[in-house]
Amino acid sequence: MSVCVTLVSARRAVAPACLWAGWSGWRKACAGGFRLVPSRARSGTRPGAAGKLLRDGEDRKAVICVEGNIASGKTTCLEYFSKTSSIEVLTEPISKWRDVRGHNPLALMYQDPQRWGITLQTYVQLTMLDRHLSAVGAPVRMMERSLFSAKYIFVENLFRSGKMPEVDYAVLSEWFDWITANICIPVDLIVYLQTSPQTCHERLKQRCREEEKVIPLEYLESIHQLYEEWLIRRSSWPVPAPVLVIPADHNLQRMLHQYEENRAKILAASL
Ligand SMILES: Nc1ncnc2c1ncn2[C@@H]1O[C@H](COP(=O)(O)OP(=O)(O)O)[C@@H](O)[C@H]1O
Ligand SMILES: Nc1ccn([C@H]2C[C@H](O)[C@@H](COP(=O)(O)O)O2)c(=O)n1
Repeated sequence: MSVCVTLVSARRAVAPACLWAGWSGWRKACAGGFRLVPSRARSGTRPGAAGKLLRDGEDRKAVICVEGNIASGKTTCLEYFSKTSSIEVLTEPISKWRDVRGHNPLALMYQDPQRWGITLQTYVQLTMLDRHLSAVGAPVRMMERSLFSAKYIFVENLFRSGKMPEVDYAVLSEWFDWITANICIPVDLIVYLQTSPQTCHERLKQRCREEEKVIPLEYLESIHQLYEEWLIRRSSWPVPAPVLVIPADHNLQRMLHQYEENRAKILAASL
C-alpha cells in the first residue's frame, strides 16, 4: 500500500468551511486539488526525484520551460505552440502578480524594489510552484519561465544590484532550497530565447505595459547577463535540463519559421 501525502493546491490553501466540517469535509474539499506522493517507490522515473514529493500522475509528462529576458517573445512563442494538440501551454501568472486581493505587487516592486522586491518574489515563487504542480491534459506541458529562473535570475538580480536586503534574500533562498529539496520539479528541456537587451527594450516599449514603463535598458542588460551566466556559460547555478538556444532578435515571421524548424527537437523532449 502506498503512503500518500495529500497537500492542497495554492488555490485551496484557505478553506475555513471545510476546516469546520472536520476531516471528511477537508478530504471532500481537497478532492479537486492534487496529491503529492513520495517518489520513493518510483525513484527510477526521474533523475533526482528519489525521496521527493511528486505530483501524482504527472511524472510521465514532458515539461518544457521557455526562458528569456523580459519582452524577448516568450508569450508569442507559447501562443504559436498552443496550436499543437499534444502541447498545453502555461503562461506566467502575471495577472496574479498585478492583482492579489486588490494589490499590485509588480507595480510596487518597480516603484520601490528595496521595500517590495521580497513581496513580489515570494508571490512569484508560490504562483510558479502552483504552475509546476498544476495538472495538464496534454502529454507535453510548455511553461513560460520556471521556479528556477524566478530565483536564479530575478531574485539574484535584486540582491546583486543592492536592491534586496540580505535578510530578504536569505528568507527567499531558504524557501527555494526547501521546495527544491522536498518537491520534485521536473524539467525536460529549456528553450532559451536569446535576444540582445536592446531588442527587448524596443519590444518592451512597443508592448507598453504600465508597470514596466520605468524599466531602463540597464535593467534588461543585468537580466541578460544573468541568463547568459546561467544557461550559456553555466557559471552560476545548476541547469535543470538540456538547453535549446533559439536566437530571437529576428522579426516575427523569421521567428515563427525558426519555431517550426525546431519543432522536432522541442517535441523530442516528450519521447
Ligand atoms: N519577433 C518579434 N519581432 C517583433 N516584435 C515581437 C516579436 N516577438 C514578439 N514581439 C512583440 O514584442 C512584445 C513582447 O513580446 P512577448 O511575447 O509578450 O514577450 P515576453 O512574453 O517574453 O515578455 C509584444 O508586443 C510582441 O507582440
Ligand atoms: N521572477 C520574476 C518574473 C517576472 N518578473 C517581471 C518581469 C516583467 O516585468 C514581468 C513579466 O515578465 P515577461 O513575461 O514579460 O518577461 O514580471 C519579475 O519581476 N520577477
